[in-house]
Amino acid sequence: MPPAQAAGDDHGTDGFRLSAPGRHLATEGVQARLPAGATSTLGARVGAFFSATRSGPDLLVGALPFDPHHDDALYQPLQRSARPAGTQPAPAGRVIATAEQPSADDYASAVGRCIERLRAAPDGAEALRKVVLARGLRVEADAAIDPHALAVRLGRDASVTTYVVPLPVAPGEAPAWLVGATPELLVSRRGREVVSHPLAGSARRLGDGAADRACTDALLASAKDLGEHRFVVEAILDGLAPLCSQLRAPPRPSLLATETMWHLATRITGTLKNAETSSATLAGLLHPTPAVCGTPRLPALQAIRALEPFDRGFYAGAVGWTDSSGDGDWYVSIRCARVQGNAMHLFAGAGIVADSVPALEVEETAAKFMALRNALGIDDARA
Ligand SMILES: C=C(O[C@@H]1C=C(C(=O)O)C=C[C@H]1O)C(=O)O
Repeated sequence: MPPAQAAGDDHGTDGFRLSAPGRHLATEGVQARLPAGATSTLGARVGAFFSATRSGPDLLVGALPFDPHHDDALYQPLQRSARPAGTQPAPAGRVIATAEQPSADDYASAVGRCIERLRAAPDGAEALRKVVLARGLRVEADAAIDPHALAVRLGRDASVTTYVVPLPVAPGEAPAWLVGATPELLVSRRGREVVSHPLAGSARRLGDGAADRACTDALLASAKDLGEHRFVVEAILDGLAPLCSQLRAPPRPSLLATETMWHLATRITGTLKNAETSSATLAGLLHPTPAVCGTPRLPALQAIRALEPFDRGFYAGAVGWTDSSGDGDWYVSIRCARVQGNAMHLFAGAGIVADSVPALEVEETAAKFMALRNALGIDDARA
């Protein structure tokens, strides 16, 4: 295991924030970086980091990338900081350009090709059952985008956890951040108690009582959405079962509402057999769940690589913190954008199964852009 690196100049150096009503973690600066590695080695690297005697806060913060084979970006901050007081400036100057990547039409055809693959998959445990396909929206402003002001805007929705995480950049590049407002908890650990709150199965929130009731009734009764959801719950239960003496999940999902979306949600709780099992080990084991990747994991990853025309980077990864006791919170990094200078890259994805309909997945991903669009003041083209 290589020693932790000193703070370098190839990362954004400060400004981690993770915030929800009643919970707020903010840090400044970088004391030491966790040697980067693949997601499966996260628990071991975090354990080795904390077993070395070190000064500074008892804390690692940062992000896991979507692709579990790529390097993560975690560090020990210099210090915790207080919640910023008062009002924030606008997050960006004027938005001067937006560009879909891919276009809505190209996304619909990728979904169509994905459905063909799913329908052609043979029966059997290893066959492809679900793939989460994402699309992007590039946004350019006429001034540098302030990630913290954007997060404050996003945090007007009390149902989400907002985050700002400094990301690695190439030497000489401007600092970059992942900024978002996630409704989805990958895993949280306090002592032996573990919670995961996965989502899958979604619809746009319409802001009209009767229409929303019809929409949520349909979501709760949809065999397609319940099936998409079940894959996620089963993967998390399968991952946690060997590590837990007790594991509980309600038999059917319930509804979770953000200001812009409805989701099917299941709150899973467990008690660890071994108090040494850290939140980093749990996050490393569970990520990426079928909520953002698909099932089975490996063929779904291969389908995503073949069908998506961009690298997800830290979108659909996880953001969070852990301390030396192993406690920590890890959220699924969705409803987010990579922010760098005047440019942003927004992402939204949707779970595809054999009976998905491409046009509806275009609509679902359009709806999932809304939280960020609203915060930036960009109209919904319904693209
Ligand atoms: C992939 C995203 O969302 C995920 C996919 C969902 C779905 O397919 O219904 C729901 C919530 C998230 O787990 C995203 O928002 O980009």
